[in-house]
Amino acid sequence: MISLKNSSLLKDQCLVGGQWVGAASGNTIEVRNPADGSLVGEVPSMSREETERAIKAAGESFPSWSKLAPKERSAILRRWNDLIIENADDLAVLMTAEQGKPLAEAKGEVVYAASFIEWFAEEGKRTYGDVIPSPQTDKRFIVIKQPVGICAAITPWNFPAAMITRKAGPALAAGCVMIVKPAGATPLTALALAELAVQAGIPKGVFQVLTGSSKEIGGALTESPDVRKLSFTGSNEVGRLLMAQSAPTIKRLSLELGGNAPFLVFDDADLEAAVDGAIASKYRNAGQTCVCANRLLVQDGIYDAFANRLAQKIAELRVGAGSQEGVSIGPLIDNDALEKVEELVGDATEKGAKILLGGKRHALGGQFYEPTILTEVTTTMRVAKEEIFGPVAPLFRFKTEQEAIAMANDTEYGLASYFYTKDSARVWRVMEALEYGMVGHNTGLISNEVAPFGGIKQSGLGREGSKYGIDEYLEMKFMSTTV
Ligand SMILES: NC(=O)c1ccc[n+]([C@@H]2O[C@H](COP(=O)([O-])OP(=O)(O)OC[C@H]3O[C@@H](n4cnc5c(N)ncnc54)[C@H](O)[C@@H]3O)[C@@H](O)[C@H]2O)c1
Ligand SMILES: O=C[C@H](O)CS(=O)(=O)O
Repeated sequence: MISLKNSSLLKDQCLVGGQWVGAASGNTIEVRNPADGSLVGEVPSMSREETERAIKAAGESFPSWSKLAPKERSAILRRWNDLIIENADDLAVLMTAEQGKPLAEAKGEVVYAASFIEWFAEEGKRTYGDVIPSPQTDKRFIVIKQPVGICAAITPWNFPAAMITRKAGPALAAGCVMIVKPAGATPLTALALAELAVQAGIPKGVFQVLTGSSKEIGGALTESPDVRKLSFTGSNEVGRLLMAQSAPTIKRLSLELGGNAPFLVFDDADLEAAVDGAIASKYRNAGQTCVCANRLLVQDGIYDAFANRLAQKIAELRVGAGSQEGVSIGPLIDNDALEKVEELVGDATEKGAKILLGGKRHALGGQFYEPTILTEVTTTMRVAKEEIFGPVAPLFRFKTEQEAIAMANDTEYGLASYFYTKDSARVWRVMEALEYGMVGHNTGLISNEVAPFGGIKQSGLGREGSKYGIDEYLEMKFMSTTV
């Protein structure tokens, strides 16, 4: 078991209606460390019954929370932000233990997660409406914005803190209340955030976290007409299912789904910068992020130099348990993820790809996989179409800018994209031609709380973060009055 400085953060119960409770069934779910399979903790295996209790408690808390002055909600959220930062070391230890990412990355995620609370504590004070000049002299037109109401959030395992606060921050700042169902693999970080929410003074029923059966909890949340919004981050398969389940009650939806990010390197790119950007984008969280470079499209003239320099630098990356000093690449989240990566590498090599580096399970065994570079990859291979979600960099060749754009856009996804060039005219042509919600030029890292995060095509609906993110939790009301 792990040891924390603040022992109150290691929870084995869920926060429902302001109470820390177990499952009605008494059943629990084990949380195990992906680095060595050791037991990290146990959480309740909750179901419909507890979810319905949480929806009721949310409904009871919404009137008073939504009627607080925005400045009062802001002060409480600011305290939550401050407590998350004060407890960042413990939260990072907890995250690494249940998710596997290196401790430094986990600490970075905790700070990133807190930034959404800090940002929306301020944005909640600026939910401005409109006064519209009326076409009739005896009428006055105004528009106000009001909170959506009871919101549900279902979140993934790869960013156990940030994917929660990126939803709860704007929701609570807007005056909504939220029920969170975290991923089964990483519930402890979510429950620790709930503990800090209580300590910050977030009233009972305003922020609740339920762990347990995804189908049962998700089913109760999507079927309830009282839940007016669902914000989901996860796979396209589950996103489509939840969208369909939400249709009968016409819920507001935010969907942050999968990606297949192209990473274009033109002949005129700064080679070192492009290699460093590729590593930052591709190998963060062992490649388990939705915005990872999934396809590296490299122009013919720079291809060999880029591939060799990339291999030199990746060979220096250390693989191991995220809790170990100096480790850059932790384990994959589970055995299914490991087998999926193996399948994709096998498919590529069977169809002619070459292994420049890695290409197999790491000698450490377990869920560790070698950082890998595939060359001479073609669009006939599964890695061209599927999200790899592992430390594998497939290198494709292109000759012209037009060919690069066509290859980059040849996917159902449209989340993140990246390109390296020093040609200023090309910057505008490529940025405008890429069919993605987000584009990075001469950088491999774009995510930030002040910028709109989200995708087009089948990568989702809506935006999180930025001045736009709070609109996902507001309803617009028009009033015409006769004077
Ligand atoms: N766009 C983004 O911001 C973003 C961020 C992180 C992850 N992702 C995507 O998420 C995927 C990886 O995360 P994952 O494995 O946790 O995804 P997942 O879809 O398997 O699970 C996401 C969440 O949905 C829950 N869930 C699963 N089946 C459900 C059901 N039938 N009803 C209700 N809830 C259900 C899971 O328990 C988890 O909490 C990747 O595709 C990745 O690209 C996207
Ligand atoms: O998996 C994708 C998340 O959104 C991670 S981040 O926002 O890019 O850090």
